[in-house]
Amino acid sequence: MRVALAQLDVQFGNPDENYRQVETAVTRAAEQAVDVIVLPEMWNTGYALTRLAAFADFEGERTQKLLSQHARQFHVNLVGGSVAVERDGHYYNEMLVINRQGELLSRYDKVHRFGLMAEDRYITAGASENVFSIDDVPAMAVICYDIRFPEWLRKQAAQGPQVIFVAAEWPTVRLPQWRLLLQARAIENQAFVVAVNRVGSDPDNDFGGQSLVVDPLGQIVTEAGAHPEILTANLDLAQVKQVRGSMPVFADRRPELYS
Ligand SMILES: NC(=O)CCC(=O)C(=O)O
Repeated sequence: MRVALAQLDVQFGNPDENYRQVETAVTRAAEQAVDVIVLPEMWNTGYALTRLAAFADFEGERTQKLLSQHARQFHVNLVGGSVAVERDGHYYNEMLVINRQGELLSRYDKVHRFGLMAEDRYITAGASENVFSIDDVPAMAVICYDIRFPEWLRKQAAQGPQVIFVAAEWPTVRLPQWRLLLQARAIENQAFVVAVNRVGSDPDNDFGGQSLVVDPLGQIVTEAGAHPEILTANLDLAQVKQVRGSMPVFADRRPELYS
């Protein structure tokens, strides 16, 4: 599986510019013959949470239309990061996963709201899992702060995903934790982690990128810098089988003690 991580400079409260930027990034990434393109968190509005009434994507329609069109045009799978969506009078931090045919594979609302960035005041939390298959490869995806909850990822990883996708807006100040948390999630779940962060700034935070791919042993396969870029990597999925075969962590679990 060849993946592209679209590390973008999300423009605060400027959906039109952000949709344009995503179109360009997907087009550029698709030129590199990838199977999956991954986008960052809240890429339509950034964390302009006080202006969601004006800027959130109503029922995710604009986002789904754009991503589906591009998925079909370039015959590529899209893990659509996340966008601010309005539905039933509530706002969600929502991910859409679209296959090469432009069909919606999965819709996921961020489960753990990040109080330090005021999500608890403006965003409604999701409660559903996000496990799907991309080109018959079992996969799952979570959003940013969700990675601090290993029990949430484990519950889904126990269903067999070989790749864990992560979409984030993770501030520079905590990037050392970002890297360690992602390496830990990869090791404990014996899966690849493909994690996309944004770059640039908003009124409250700087974002330092460092999007990265981690292998099932926790080794960093590739890592971006602090500027916009399209980072690509080949995931050798045979490695997942090999690692799980040599140390059967999932079979050795004692869920009766801790579930
Ligand atoms: N957007 C987020 O969920 C940020 C999470 C974060 O920064 C953290 O330290 O956790």
